[in-house]
Amino acid sequence: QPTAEPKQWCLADFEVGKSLGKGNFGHVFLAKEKKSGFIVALKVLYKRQLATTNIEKQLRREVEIQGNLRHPNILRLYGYFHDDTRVFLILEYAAKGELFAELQIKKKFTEYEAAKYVAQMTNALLYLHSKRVIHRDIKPENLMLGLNGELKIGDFGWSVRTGKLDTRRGTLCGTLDYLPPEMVEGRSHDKNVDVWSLGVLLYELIVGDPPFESDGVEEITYTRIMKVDLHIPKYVSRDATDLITRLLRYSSSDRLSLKAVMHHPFIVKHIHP
Ligand SMILES: Nc1ncnc2c1ncn2[C@@H]1O[C@H](COP(=O)(O)OP(=O)(O)OP(=O)(O)O)[C@@H](O)[C@H]1O
Ligand SMILES: O=C(O)c1cc(-c2cccc(F)c2)nc2ccccc12
Ligand SMILES: [Mg+2]
Repeated sequence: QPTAEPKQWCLADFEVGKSLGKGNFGHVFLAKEKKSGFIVALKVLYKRQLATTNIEKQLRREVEIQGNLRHPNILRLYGYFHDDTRVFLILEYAAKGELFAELQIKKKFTEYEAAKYVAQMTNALLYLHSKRVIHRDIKPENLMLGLNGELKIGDFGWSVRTGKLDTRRGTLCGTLDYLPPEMVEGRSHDKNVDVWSLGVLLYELIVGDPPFESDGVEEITYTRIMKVDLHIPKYVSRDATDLITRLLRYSSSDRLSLKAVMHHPFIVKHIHP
């Protein structure tokens, strides 16, 4: 049985439809693969822009990592191709868009909905870590929703294979809100950075804002993260409060393991009532 060689794709293989949105580097379109009728999201990136911002290496790493992952809660990268000016990523289409958009509309989720998303996230992270991949950029903007509202981790731009612990001060873009103390300080970090981010996500889904936010003043957010300056509102249940405090620990080895998250009362009572 010959191993299926990845097919060489080209733009002519697709009927390109509406724009799904523009990002920092990419413009994403709904597209249909002509022969199969399969619907995908086609992400178009410009080589000139990639070259100047030397993001090319990060993109190749993203493609390499995401291309090899197969999990219901991880956005599939089916393939890629490029022409002389553009790189095209053939991505799974997340029909319900970004979790972030839903959070903005709903302001906050019920603890049941939050538990559902955190359980799916935990399953995806267990899979990722089993492949020795750290995501490092877990935040609502990078979490997409499938047709049945199931969570899909997208955007592996900041993920790395844990083979080597890189302590280089990556130019971290976007908000600090989700970063753990060790990354904020540019210290060495391990897979437990994703566990910290899971705690930030749980807090934000239930409360509506991230725990260390300080309306855009980065220095204050930085200080609050370093001090783990956490204030959990009274309306948050005992179980949710307990889980949040066991995830948002300064020292990465004090954080709950992903396996233990799956068995935590907050998750169990909502997922397997
Ligand atoms: N697989 C997808 N399915 C559906 N919509 C998508 C998909 N990928 C991206 N989008 C939408 O397209 C827009 C742009 O995506 P993109 O990932 O380029 O933006 P970004 O994440 O803000 O930027 P970057 O990834 O460069 O940091 C996003 O707002 C997102 O809603
Ligand atoms: O001209 C190239 O060979 C080229 C290829 C790719 C590329 C090809 C596949 C996957 C991927 F992630 C990136 N990215 C680029 C970015 C800037 C300039 C040139 C290139
Ligand atoms: Mg993105």
